[in-house]
Amino acid sequence: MGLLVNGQWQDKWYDTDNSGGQFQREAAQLRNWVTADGSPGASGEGGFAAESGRYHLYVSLACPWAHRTLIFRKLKGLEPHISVSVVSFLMRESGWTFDKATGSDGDALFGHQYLHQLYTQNKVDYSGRVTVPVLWDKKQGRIVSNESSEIIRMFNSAFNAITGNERDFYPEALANDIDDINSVVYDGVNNGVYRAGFATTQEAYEAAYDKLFDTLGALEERLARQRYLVGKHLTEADWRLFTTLVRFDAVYHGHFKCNRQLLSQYPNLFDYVRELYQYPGIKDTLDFGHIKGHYYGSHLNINPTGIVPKGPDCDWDSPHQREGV
Ligand SMILES: N[C@@H](CCC(=O)N[C@@H](CS)C(=O)NCC(=O)O)C(=O)O
Repeated sequence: MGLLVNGQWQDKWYDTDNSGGQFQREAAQLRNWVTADGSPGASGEGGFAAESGRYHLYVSLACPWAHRTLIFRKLKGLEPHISVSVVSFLMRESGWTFDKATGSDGDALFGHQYLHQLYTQNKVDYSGRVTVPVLWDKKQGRIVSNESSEIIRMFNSAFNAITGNERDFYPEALANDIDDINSVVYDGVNNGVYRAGFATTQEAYEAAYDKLFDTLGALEERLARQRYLVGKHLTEADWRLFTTLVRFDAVYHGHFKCNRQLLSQYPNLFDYVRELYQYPGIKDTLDFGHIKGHYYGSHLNINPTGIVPKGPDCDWDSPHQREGV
């Protein structure tokens, strides 16, 4: 675990000294947008037009943020158009690597050993964390974006003329509702599990834990009344919640000490996550070996032996009852 400082790699854990032991996530810095015609998006520069074969996605199969982008690549029929490299599940002193012995399929574009080399290839004196996912533009030889929430919006609409896939997970009419619930889910759940797991004081951990389980309680009630987070329509908001919840019992409950309840003890949430898991194509985007191997094997300050628990056994394929909600 580490970061780049003026282009130099430093092996450093997150700094929680000045935040009362709270983990504070650094905002992603590379925020350009691919658009249908290359016009500028909501931030950054223009010049990134949607084209088949032009973009390459770097992901970890362990990471819930990167997982969103793989889900959208799948749902929007982008697999033939956007290539992918998977990093090793282990992220230790050199950060994300392309070590094939631990689950990477290698860096398909440059044969780099470390992901931080891609960041310095993009900007030689880059300072900041080296995170996945990364969307790379092969034509300009630079990073388009390292912000998953924006990459999935690009995938949702920018390539429609190429794929003919018009499925819309962020429809205009629901955009405000989606944004509202995304913010609740991000604070309480997506980032909430990390705030519990990476806290370095008891107070910071308990505050994150309480907020997480308050939010899960509210979501459990909401999903008793409606099939999806914003009603009848399956949207981006559901996929963003899914990638955290599907990892919950395997890693966050144990490794991040989010152990008031298991996901499988929430009838509605568990049923809902099973429905999403069973959605065509989605299980292909999941690898529990990478997920468990990453969390338990990478954060040796939390789990010094690096031992990966064998359980839990979960039957994700057991039938759900969500049609009736
Ligand atoms: N805002 C980013 C967050 C991505 C992120 O934090 N990814 C984690 C993996 S789950 C990472 O690469 N962490 C490395 C680090 O923080 O040094 C996004 O959503 O794309």
